Amino acid sequence: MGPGRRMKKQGPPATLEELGINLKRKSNVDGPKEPAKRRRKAADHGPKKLVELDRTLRNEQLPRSKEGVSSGKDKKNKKLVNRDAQITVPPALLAPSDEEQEEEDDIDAADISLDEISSSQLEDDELAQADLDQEVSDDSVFDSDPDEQPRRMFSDDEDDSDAEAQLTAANIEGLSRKLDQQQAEVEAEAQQELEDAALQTNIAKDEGVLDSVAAQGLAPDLALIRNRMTETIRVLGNFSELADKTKSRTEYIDQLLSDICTYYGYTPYLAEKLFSLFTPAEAFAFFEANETPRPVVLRTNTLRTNRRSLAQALINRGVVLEPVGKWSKVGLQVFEAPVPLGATPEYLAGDYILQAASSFLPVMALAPQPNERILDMAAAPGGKTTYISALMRNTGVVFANDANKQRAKGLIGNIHRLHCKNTIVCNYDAQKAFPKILGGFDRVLLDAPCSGTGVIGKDPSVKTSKNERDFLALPHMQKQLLLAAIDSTDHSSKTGGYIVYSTCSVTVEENEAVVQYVLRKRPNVKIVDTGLGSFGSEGFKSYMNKKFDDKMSLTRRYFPHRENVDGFFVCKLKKTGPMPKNPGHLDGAKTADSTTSAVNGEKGSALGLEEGAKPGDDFGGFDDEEDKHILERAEKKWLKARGLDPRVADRKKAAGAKGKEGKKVNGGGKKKTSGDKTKS
Ligand SMILES: C[S@@+](CC[C@H](N)C(=O)[O-])C[C@H]1O[C@@H](n2cnc3c(N)ncnc32)[C@H](O)[C@@H]1O
Repeated sequence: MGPGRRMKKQGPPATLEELGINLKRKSNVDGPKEPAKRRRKAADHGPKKLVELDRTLRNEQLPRSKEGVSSGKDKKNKKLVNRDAQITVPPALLAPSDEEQEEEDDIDAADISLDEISSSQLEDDELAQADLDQEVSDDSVFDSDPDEQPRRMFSDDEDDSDAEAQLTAANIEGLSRKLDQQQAEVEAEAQQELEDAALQTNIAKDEGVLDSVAAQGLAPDLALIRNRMTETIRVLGNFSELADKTKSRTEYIDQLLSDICTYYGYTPYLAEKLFSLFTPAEAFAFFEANETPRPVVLRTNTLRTNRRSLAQALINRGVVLEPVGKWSKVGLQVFEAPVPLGATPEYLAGDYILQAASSFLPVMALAPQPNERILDMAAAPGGKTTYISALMRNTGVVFANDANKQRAKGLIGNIHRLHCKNTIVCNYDAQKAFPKILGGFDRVLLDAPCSGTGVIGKDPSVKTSKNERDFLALPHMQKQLLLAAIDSTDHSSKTGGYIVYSTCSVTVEENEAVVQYVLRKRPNVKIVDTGLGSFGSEGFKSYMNKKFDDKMSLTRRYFPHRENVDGFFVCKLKKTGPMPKNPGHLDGAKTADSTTSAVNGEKGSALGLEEGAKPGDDFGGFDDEEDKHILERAEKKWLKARGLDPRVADRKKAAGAKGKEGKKVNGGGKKKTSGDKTKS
């Protein structure tokens, strides 16, 4: 993170109003609309932090700030309060919380069951449900409950340390200065946008302009498209009253999808897939959130240090940071860093790792215990492996596997840097290797390879690179890997018997549908609570007329626009009994590639098709013939998109197959001869 770049606090995102959608008023007809960007920017930066400080000091609940940019009077008050904060509330005087006291006690922490921590503490902390319920985040270090003393930022046994007080105050000062600067920038930008807005026409005129622009083949005016999107969403929110009677709902949705593709740059296929997960208004918020990366977060390596000491060291280097939220005891969110965070002495010494906040969650759900035997099936570059190792206090053993040799090297690097000594790195295709080579694990983490639709903010290439083929091939592989994970788990483990499945994708095909599939294949597993409390949303219990297991609500989904973290899915399974006689994935693994064998039409046990499972059920079984056609079609499209002639590829394939056949025939001929001889 470079100087001058500020990140939004981890917590609930801007409201739809802040995103420029008002379901009640038709603002762009009644008068010039306040530019959405202005509201968003303002919501991203200043007011929230100021509100938190204000609440801490006055020990009272503020009214919600509807507008991102508050009135001048408000701003003045907030700034005053902000400055007062530095004077009147020396952080060293604030009382330590029990939680953070606990964090510092490493040995005790190791003794505590993480299941207990996650289920009781996280819930006690009221996690993000409270965050989601109120616009004012209460996970701030400067926040306090009305009945409680204000809390310190990094509490522990050194309450009276002057040095710490100064450091923390310096941090607040840094934050405050940046907020003032930010506010000034937002105001200037808002002024500019108001001037621009005055030039804008209403939506009816916009449509005419957009049509003529399209007709002339010119680049579309994105501001006008944005206006049309917000207007369409408004209409869809109250269709019976607001819709043009000559237009159907489908027409509105088609228009909106087309605008989303133009405005944000998605392929129609992916735009529709993602759009179908939400209401139109929420889909807009999701696409908006994907336009910016999530906050930079680092995880304290508790094998080396504790969060307070690390924070102090980084504050000394001018880094502005604060704890990521109540749900984590090791995460620090970075607001401002004048030094490269991947090259500080603390980084090189292994005191922390830069890690997306959402990727803490699968490990917290896994809740590894000291002295266990754990498998991390797809481990590179090792963010989760090293967290597992830290939670186990370097006891027991973690097998960190990754099929990609190059990535496995990065994994080894991180393991060394972070001083993990209980880890063995292996480089297998997990579909084939487990449990054949190794099994009987107390816990298995499958952080599966996926389409990455949850991390578009970080990798916008996903918008155009993922096609129909990916959304067939990936779930297929994920199902096989998850079956392997289950079969590698020891159901009779005294401390475990758990499997955690996670992806950084938000599509149902890669998440609930995969879990549903393995539930059918393995009656010896059930979905259990992740222990992540109410942070995140429940997994889908149904989707597009497909019904999933009732317990799917115990799985957790995370979204950039809801929790301000990367999109993620976490499911925890408990293995309740031994492996069934004919585990599907193992038979499939006997062939060179179980996915290929499945696509080539080997049904039955190779696919692990359960009796009664209907082939062609996207959310449980496979229809290999259909898959084959779809894969072929998608491949042709893919080749065409790259300017290649699919017919040439077809001819090459046919020639290859002929060659192979020829060899087979020759080889087979020899065998046949000998066979014939024997026969005769
Ligand atoms: C989402 S990434 C894992 C990230 C990792 N868990 C972390 O936290 O740093 C998925 C990984 O799966 C690996 N992978 C893909 N197919 C695999 C397979 N068949 N067996 C094992 N690993 C595989 C990829 O190389 C990739 O590193």
